Amino acid sequence: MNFGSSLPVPSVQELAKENLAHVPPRYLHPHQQHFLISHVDGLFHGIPVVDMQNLLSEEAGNSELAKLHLACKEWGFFQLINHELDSNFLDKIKLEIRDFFNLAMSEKKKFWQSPQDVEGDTLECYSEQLNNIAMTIFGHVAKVLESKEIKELFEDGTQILRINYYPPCPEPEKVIGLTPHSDGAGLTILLQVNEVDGLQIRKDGLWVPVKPLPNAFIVNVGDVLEIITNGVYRSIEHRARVNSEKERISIAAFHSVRQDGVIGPAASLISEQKPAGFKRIGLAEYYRSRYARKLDGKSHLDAFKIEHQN
Ligand SMILES: O=C(O)CCC(=O)C(=O)O
Ligand SMILES: [Fe+2]
Repeated sequence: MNFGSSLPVPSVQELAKENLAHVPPRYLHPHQQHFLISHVDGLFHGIPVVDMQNLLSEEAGNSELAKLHLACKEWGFFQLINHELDSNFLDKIKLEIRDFFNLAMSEKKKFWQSPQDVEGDTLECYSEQLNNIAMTIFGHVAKVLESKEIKELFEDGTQILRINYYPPCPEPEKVIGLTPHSDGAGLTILLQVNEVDGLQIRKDGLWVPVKPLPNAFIVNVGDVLEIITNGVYRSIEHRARVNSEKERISIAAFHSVRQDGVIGPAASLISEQKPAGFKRIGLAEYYRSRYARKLDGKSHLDAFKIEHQN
């Protein structure tokens, strides 16, 4: 797999090296919502945790499936633990990504000019393994929603890996690392590459910080899964914050339907009581429409909604 041309290495990384005392005006983000965060003692228990071993086991399978269902329905986010990806392998991938960002700018430019594999084997293997995990989750979602169609729709689906780099910032409260958005794909599987937190999700009007357990993946429902489940599962807005001390790196894998697939509510999840809430649209057109818009919360999904009276 070739990541040479798609690794985003924003010049903010170079900017951060200049140790500026203030954020240059073009990066200021004045209208952030500061009505943070629910880590008021006793209230904040974090996002749900799903154990993949349990999900696959005979004895614990059903209760873990119920947890998965609740997490997707009520939170749109969960941490996945015991996912069988070896911690040595995860350490390797984290190291390679960090090494890449530590290269001098001139070295990085070589990757842009003549795309070549950045430790392609490791990333290739990572993306394959994540595909398996995504398919396992889609399989279980299909089971709990009693809709075989869901699993079929994601078979031979598309996957995009994106590496996010957030430099340390002298005035973190004045900027945003990644603006509030929901993800466009069906399912996102995110790995925090260095142990620096920053992801926050919107829950009941508050921004809830996510603190990953060691080697856990953060998994979230994207817009495509909201459409396909006819709104039973909701994609949730999230954002990433930066801090003044340390850079932050994450790698997100976005899993969606086949390239020639059509996205629309699964027939088995449409009924007289719950008519289709979204139009049907081909994946290519869906992404064309998405990329034509600014990243802005969940506004992208509105374009595909069907309003019903009553
Ligand atoms: O870096 C993070 O924690 C979040 C990244 C994210 O939301 C994305 O890549 O869509
Ligand atoms: Fe995201």
